[in-house]
Amino acid sequence: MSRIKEAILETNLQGHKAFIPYIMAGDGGLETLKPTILKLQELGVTAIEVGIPFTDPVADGPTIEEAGRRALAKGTTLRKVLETLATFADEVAIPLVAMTYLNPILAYGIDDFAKDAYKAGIRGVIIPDMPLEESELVHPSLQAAGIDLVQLVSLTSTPGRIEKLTKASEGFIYAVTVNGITGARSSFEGNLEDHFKTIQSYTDTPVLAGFGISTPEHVKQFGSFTSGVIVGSKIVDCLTKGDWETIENLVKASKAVPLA
Ligand SMILES: O=P(O)(O)OC[C@@H](O)[C@@H](O)c1c[nH]c2ccccc12
Repeated sequence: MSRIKEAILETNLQGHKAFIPYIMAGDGGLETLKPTILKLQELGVTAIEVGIPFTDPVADGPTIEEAGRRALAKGTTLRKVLETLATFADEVAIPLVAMTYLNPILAYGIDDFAKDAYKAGIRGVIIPDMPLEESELVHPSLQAAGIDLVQLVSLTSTPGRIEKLTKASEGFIYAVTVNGITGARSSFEGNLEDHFKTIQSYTDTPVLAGFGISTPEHVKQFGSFTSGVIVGSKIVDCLTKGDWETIENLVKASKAVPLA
């Protein structure tokens, strides 16, 4: 079974919701990557989404975009991120998910990327600017290396499209909670519970909610009808401030959601 799916199901079996924090690799310098990942692991997160900074991050809101700019200014590249991760991969028991746009992967070479990413502890990738129709470009190499290709399902996808994306997604389904870009929000619109339940009805791969989730209440709200949550901008913001207490409270909220 997929290592990521397994980690999420294990978390759920323990009576908790999955919690996946997003971090921007190289923000604060690549030397912060190891202590940050090890500390998050210690807090009991299910997996970690590791962002690769990119010059044209079309899906990213201001917090992630700024973090990416800081990381690029420090000379962070995909190659350096994978090399750094590989130096402490034996200390990381939880799976890592790389969030990268397509260009850095193509520039690296797809096969080499897949092999080096696996050695770095990466067990899944999210490529937000790659449509499902193009995924054969990277899927065979990823599959050969043992890396999941996670699909994003947006609120505006048509029912037929939702079914297709859901069935294609590996590891988990990244179900987006809002129309638009990443970033902390105070509230959400519409009947999301039905939307998420429809997505889950097509598959036994866990559905996780992401985008805008930034408080313990949000974690509980979305956790009540999904297998877990992804929190990005809020985590990036807390890491910049060194505010680990808020991060800990977000993780704790995922362990306080009664299983549906
Ligand atoms: O920042 P938010 O609103 O908490 O959302 C998570 C998000 O940042 C992270 O998963 C992510 C960062 N960049 C992305 C690009 C596309 C999809 C997802 C992402």
